[in-house]
Amino acid sequence: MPQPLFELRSITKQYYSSGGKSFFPRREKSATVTALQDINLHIFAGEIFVIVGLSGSGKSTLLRTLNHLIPASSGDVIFQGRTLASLSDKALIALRREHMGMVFQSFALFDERTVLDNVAFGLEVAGVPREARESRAQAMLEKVGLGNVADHYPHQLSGGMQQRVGLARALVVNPSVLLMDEAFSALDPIIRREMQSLLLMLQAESQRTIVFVTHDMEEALRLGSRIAIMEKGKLVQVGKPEMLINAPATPYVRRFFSGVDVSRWQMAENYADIWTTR
Ligand SMILES: Nc1ncnc2c1ncn2[C@@H]1O[C@H](COP(=O)(O)OP(=O)(O)OP(=O)(O)O)[C@@H](O)[C@H]1O
Repeated sequence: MPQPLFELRSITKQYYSSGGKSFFPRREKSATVTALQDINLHIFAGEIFVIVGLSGSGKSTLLRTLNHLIPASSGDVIFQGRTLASLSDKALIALRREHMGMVFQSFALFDERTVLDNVAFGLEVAGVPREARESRAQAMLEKVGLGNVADHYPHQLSGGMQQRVGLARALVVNPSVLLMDEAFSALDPIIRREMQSLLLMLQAESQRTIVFVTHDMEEALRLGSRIAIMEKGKLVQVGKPEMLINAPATPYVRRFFSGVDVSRWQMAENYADIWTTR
C-alpha cells in the first residue's frame, strides 16, 4: 500500500453563525452548522480524486481543509507527513505556494492584469524574474490553447477561455496538487467537456494529484480515478467509479447515477482499461 499524500483523521468542522443582530446581545443565539463529521480519508499521489454531493453536503469545506484555508474544528489533516494545524502561518503559506494550486468556479482573475500577467502572478509572488516568468506563463498559455491572447484582458475572453487562464495560472508554478472547486460548473456543456478533456490531457502529461469538487456525476465519472460521495457532512462511500455503480452503499449513492449512462463502467472488468481510453 503506497503512502497517502493526504491523510485526514477524524475531521470535523463546525461553523458558528450568530442568530442575527439583537438589541440584547446576550440573548443572541449562536447556531452551529456541522459541515463535516468524522471524515477519515486517504488521497494518493497521482489520482484524480473527485468529491461529489448535493448542495450543502460539505464538499467545498472538505476541499479547503486540504490546504488549511478552512481549519478543521477537530481532527488532523496530514500532507506529506506534516500535520497542517501544527505549521506556522508562514510555513503554511509557503507550503500552499509550493505545492497546491487552486481553481475556482468564479475564475477569480485580476481584471486589470493582462492574461499573461494573470498567469505569471504566482511566479511573481515567488520572486521569479520578469523575463523568466513571462516566458513560463506564455508556454503555459500555449499548453491550454491560449498562446494568442496573452495581451488581452480577462473581460475580452469567453467564460471557457477565462477558465483556461485560471487553470494555466494554477499550473504555471508546477504544483504537485491541484484543488478544483466546481471549476467547470459555470461553463456551458460543450465547453465544459472540452475543459474536462484538457484537464485529462494535462494530467496524462504530468501526473499531479487533483482533488475535484463537483455536483455532476457525469463529470465525476469522466474525471475521477476515485470518487467520494458526501451527504450531510459525511462521507457515504469512497471508491472507483465501477465500484460505486455496481455496489452503491446507500439509495443516496444510487440516486446520483439516475440519468447517467453507466453501461461502460458496469461492463468494465478492468478499470485501468477505461482510465487509459477516456
Ligand atoms: N462560512 C460559513 N458559515 C456558516 N456556515 C457555513 C459556512 N460555509 C459553509 N457553511 C455551511 O456548511 C455546510 C456545508 O457547506 P459547503 O459549502 O461546504 O457545502 P457544498 O457541498 O460545497 O455546497 P455547494 O455545492 O452549495 O457549494 C452548509 O450547510 C453551509 O451552509
